[in-house]
Amino acid sequence: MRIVVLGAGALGVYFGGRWIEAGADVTFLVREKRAAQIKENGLKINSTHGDYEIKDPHVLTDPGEVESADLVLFSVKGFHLEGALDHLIALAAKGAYVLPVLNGIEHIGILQERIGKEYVLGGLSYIFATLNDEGHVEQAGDMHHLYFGPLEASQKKVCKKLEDISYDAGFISKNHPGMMQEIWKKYMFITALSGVTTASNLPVGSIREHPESLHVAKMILCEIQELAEKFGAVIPDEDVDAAIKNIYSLDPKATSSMHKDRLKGLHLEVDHLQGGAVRMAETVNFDVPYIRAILGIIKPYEKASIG
Ligand SMILES: NC(=O)C1=CN([C@@H]2O[C@H](COP(=O)(O)OP(=O)(O)OC[C@H]3O[C@@H](n4cnc5c(N)ncnc54)[C@H](OP(=O)(O)O)[C@@H]3O)[C@@H](O)[C@H]2O)C=CC1
Ligand SMILES: CC(C)(CO)C(=O)C(=O)O
Repeated sequence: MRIVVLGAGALGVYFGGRWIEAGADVTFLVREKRAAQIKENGLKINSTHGDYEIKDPHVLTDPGEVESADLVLFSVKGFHLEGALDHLIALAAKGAYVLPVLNGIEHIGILQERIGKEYVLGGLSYIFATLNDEGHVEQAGDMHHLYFGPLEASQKKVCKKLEDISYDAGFISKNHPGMMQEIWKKYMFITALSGVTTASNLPVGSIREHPESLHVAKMILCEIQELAEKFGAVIPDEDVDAAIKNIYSLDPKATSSMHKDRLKGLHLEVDHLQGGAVRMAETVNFDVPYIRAILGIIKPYEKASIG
């Protein structure tokens, strides 16, 4: 199986690197600046699950140079989706399936519409990872989960192949038959967690200490639960409870990738996550007041380097 990683950031390099470690054929499709950084510094994973240096990573900047690909791990931020679509279309035309691992929900419909439903798999990840100043991955904590699965019956075969390849890779993988439900559950969790941590500029431990702040997170979970139902995805109450337990189980210093991006002065995915929920709610005449409020609080920090 030939894998192309489109978005050689924290997730792309972590999972791409682990596949390479297990012997898979992986190419990183990057932009010029990242290509230069990789040429200068190489690619390393620093991880609680074991460090790994990718020797001579195969790096390309032009999708035209990709001879063939069976799968694209699509791991850009939500605000880079539009800019990467032409590459995805070109790779799908060569027969590649696209496995998006972005947080969020709107991207699934966009990808299906622009690339074709048959090419878009369901995917998500639970991991705490970020790039350091040299462009290497820093992964922390126990979680390093990659979930994938078919959204169309015709995709079962490629998912089985990916399951086999991932079996030997040093992360936890799951070929899940109900990925749309899982993507909604992750969306519910991350919309709440990224919302409260980024808006307060505090890690999860500080949120837990303040019932008023935790209440906001819980209300966001409930709003997404209701929103999901309006889009045909039922998130049972037990899954909302599990999300709350998850918030309690995290290391007090842990925080969302969006909050980490705020601390680094990087562009935030707030329009893709909280903004997406508000947009989707509007289409079904539903109100999500807590999410709208959090969106309003984070919005001034959205553009890079505001602090
Ligand atoms: N980090 C985490 O812990 C987690 C993140 N997620 C989600 O996963 C997704 C990816 O996050 P993460 O890996 O942290 O993001 P990063 O910002 O670390 O990486 C994204 C990469 O995409 C690259 N990129 C953007 N546009 C293009 C393009 N057109 N062609 C090639 N490369 C491109 C960027 O490269 P460039 O340097 O050129 O800008 C960057 O290296 C997000 O939706 C995030 O919410 C989910 C779970 C956990
Ligand atoms: C849920 C969490 C915190 C880890 O996967 C995440 O997705 C993120 O920080 O973006």
